[in-house]
Amino acid sequence: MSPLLQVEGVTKRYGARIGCEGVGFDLWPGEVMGIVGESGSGKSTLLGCLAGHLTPDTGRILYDAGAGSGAQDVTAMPEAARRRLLRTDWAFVHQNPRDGLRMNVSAGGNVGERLMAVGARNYGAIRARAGDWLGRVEIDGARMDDRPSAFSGGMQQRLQIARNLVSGPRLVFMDEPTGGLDVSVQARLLDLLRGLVRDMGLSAVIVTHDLAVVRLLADRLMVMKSGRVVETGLTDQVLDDPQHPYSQLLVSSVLQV
Ligand SMILES: Nc1ncnc2c1ncn2[C@@H]1O[C@H](COP(=O)(O)OP(=O)(O)OP(=O)(O)O)[C@@H](O)[C@H]1O
Repeated sequence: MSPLLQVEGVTKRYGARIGCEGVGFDLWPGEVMGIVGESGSGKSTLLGCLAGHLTPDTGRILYDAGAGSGAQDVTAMPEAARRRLLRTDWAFVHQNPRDGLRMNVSAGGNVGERLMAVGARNYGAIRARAGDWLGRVEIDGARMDDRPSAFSGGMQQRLQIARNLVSGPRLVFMDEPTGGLDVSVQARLLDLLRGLVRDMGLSAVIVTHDLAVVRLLADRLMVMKSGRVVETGLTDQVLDDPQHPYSQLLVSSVLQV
């Protein structure tokens, strides 16, 4: 088995300011990697580089070395190929559902659109599958023709998740997937996400401030500070016995927000 994603020496600067620096790790099929760190530590910059939203200044991001055609370097990929990956093999769950949904398209349309992007053409089958996925994310099928703007924040986030997962991606990027929601809504969403990640055997990279999110979802953890990875390890190990003083501070709740 080879890693699904091989990240080597990824650095991204904004002028003189460091976004992230020298980040490297392997993500294995079926593995969930959590990235934690205080605000400004470089989590979003790194995720943006991994998902092809940002171009790193240096480094390589190799996707799917196990494929017959060999690994593709995401940083060197033509724009059209990267867009295709983002519509098919990859998915990106934004913190704000508005960034990941089409707000003026019905809930069913939001989910169906992703199916069409991977080649589905039969209207009845697309609608049935979309309805099935609304059910999986606990949205009443009767709301299928409603627009997401008529949904609560938690429902919108569940719809965004359905839209992202319906096409059976292999790799999902998530940026604070439970951020901005009520605590009770967060807990339910987290439970739902955990079930889906497990059932689908998804590989994922999850950025969050919230250590409860990584405790539940992530197999491994990377702790970032000032753009660099200061500690990495199995989630329980890092959370229960952090080695780096910064991770100790983070875990000891001083930095938990
Ligand atoms: N578009 C930008 N232009 C200039 N500097 C930026 C830009 N985006 C991020 N930075 C800087 O890069 C560093 C890392 O920011 P980043 O947003 O990646 O951190 P983060 O850990 O995701 O923070 P948060 O949790 O608040 O989203 C910070 O110093 C930030 O000020």
